Amino acid sequence: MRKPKKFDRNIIVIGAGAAGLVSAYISAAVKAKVTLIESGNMGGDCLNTGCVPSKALIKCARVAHSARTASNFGVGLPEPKIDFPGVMRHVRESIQQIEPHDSVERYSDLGVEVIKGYARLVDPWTVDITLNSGGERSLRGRAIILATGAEPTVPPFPGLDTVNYLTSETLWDRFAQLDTAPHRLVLLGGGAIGCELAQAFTRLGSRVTLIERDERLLPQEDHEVSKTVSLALESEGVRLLTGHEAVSFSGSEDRREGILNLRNAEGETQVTFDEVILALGRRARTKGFGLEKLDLLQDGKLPTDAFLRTRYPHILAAGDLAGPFQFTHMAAHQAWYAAVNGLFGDIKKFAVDYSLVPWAIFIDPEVASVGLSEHEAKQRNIAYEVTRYNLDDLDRAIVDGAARGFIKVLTVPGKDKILGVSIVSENAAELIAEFVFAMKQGLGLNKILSTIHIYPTMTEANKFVAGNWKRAHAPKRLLRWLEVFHRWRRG
Ligand SMILES: Cc1cc2nc3c(=O)[nH]c(=O)nc-3n(C[C@H](O)[C@H](O)[C@H](O)COP(=O)(O)OP(=O)(O)OC[C@H]3O[C@@H](n4cnc5c(N)ncnc54)[C@H](O)[C@@H]3O)c2cc1C
Ligand SMILES: NC(=O)c1ccc[n+]([C@@H]2O[C@H](COP(=O)([O-])OP(=O)(O)OC[C@H]3O[C@@H](n4cnc5c(N)ncnc54)[C@H](O)[C@@H]3O)[C@@H](O)[C@H]2O)c1
Repeated sequence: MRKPKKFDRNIIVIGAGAAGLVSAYISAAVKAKVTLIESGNMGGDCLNTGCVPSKALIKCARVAHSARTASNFGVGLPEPKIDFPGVMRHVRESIQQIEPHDSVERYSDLGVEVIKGYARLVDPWTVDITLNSGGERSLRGRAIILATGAEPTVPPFPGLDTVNYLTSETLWDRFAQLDTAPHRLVLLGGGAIGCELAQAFTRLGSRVTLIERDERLLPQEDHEVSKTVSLALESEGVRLLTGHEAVSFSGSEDRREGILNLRNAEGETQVTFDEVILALGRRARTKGFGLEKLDLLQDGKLPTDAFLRTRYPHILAAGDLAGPFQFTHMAAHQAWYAAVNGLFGDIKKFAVDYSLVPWAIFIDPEVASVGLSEHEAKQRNIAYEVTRYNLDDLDRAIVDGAARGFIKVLTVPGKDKILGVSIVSENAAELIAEFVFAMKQGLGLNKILSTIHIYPTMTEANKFVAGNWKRAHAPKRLLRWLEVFHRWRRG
């Protein structure tokens, strides 16, 4: 089909999650005529079934844990009574309070036309929309951004249809019906979702088994991080089965309980559960809206170039659909590139900068990472030095009863240039921001060391790890000379 001569919109955005919302906002801010199409709830995964509900649940679990450990601070409290409907109310109310940030009203005020409906690409420039309110519309866009997100991976395990399995998309509605936290809960997959929910539900009273195929939890993290997380989860009562692969399921006749059959190096084993949550990764949502017909997919995936362009340069993708990182902040980061390249790419285009991608896992203690990890450096044969600081030494961590974890910084040998940072600590996601900023601005550990950090704060840990680096790189000859100099001055 030939490129049309006229278009209804400068840009059409499909999907109002983080990637779509930010793309639409940026397009409107530079005065483009933009339409944003969403078939479900505004805010997508993060607001409705992802970050927001999971972090609200984690907060409730933390409160329960604080009550249980209050005696460490001389405050005797009885075992907390978990009002599970109250927990789920906090989850729901958190979503409701944040909803206005992503609402149709807010985006309309920002100059975005929002259409509630299901979009389909019918040719490279035309999007047909089945309106939620009934009826159809058709729009032609000069550029189109696909921001349709991802969905939980559900492998075809034999017997899966005999159990009422849950995913991050379905668990919130199901658990909103329960009077108590599920009794025997299996979390299948020891990645971000599995670890966060395993700890939260254990704290809320479930007997949790966390199952991971790899030999360690959070296989994408530094080995020491995985080890510390495993110890922390086990110390709270999570039953960990790493090196165990799910094979098949079988459900009881009334579907009230199920059995998960597992395989490990020693043979086969079983776990019985009341509820099972599949947290086995999320795959790009590519089906059912015309990508196949336009031949945009390869092996079911949507290939994009460094500018987020598909095979058709005016059709771009952002967020979980595009990958490779599935984070809300990455969706927002890519959205800028998708919007700018979509609107101005034939004049000037920008390759997405993936050089510095921080992330955090919101367990306790928190895990945060940026840049190169030690195992990655080894795999890629990159020379590095490691400097550590253990949190059990930090005044603020000690008084707060949070004296566990570490900061590990990888630097260029002999230089203070930071290659990567892994933190396991209370508020690790906040602590790492200083390193992300330093790396982005090309500042090394010397600059962090020479910055005043307020006493007593957790952020002093950043300065202390820089101090450890400095001590290890002290100019030894100069110090020997100074020793002689001072002896001479004493007479
Ligand atoms: C349990 C959980 C916890 C998480 N916690 C965090 C966290 O703490 N921090 C973090 O950074 N990330 C977290 N994430 C990941 C984060 O939620 C995603 O990376 C982010 O939401 C991706 O945004 P997106 O815009 O790419 O996709 P989505 O938010 O999935 O948005 C896609 C939207 O497109 C719509 N859509 C799809 N097809 C069509 C169509 N044809 N027509 C119209 N509309 C369509 C969908 O309805 C959806 O609303 C978490 C995820 C989960 C599941
Ligand atoms: N704090 C955050 O930023 C946050 C929180 C939750 C989710 N997320 C995003 O959502 C994405 C999806 O999370 P996720 O936890 O579902 O995926 P994940 O990819 O992080 O983890 C899935 C885990 O399941 C394991 N696995 C796969 N098949 C298995 C099998 N048959 N048996 C046992 N284990 C198996 C994998 O080895 C892997 O460790 C993440 O990649 C992340 O980007 C982010």
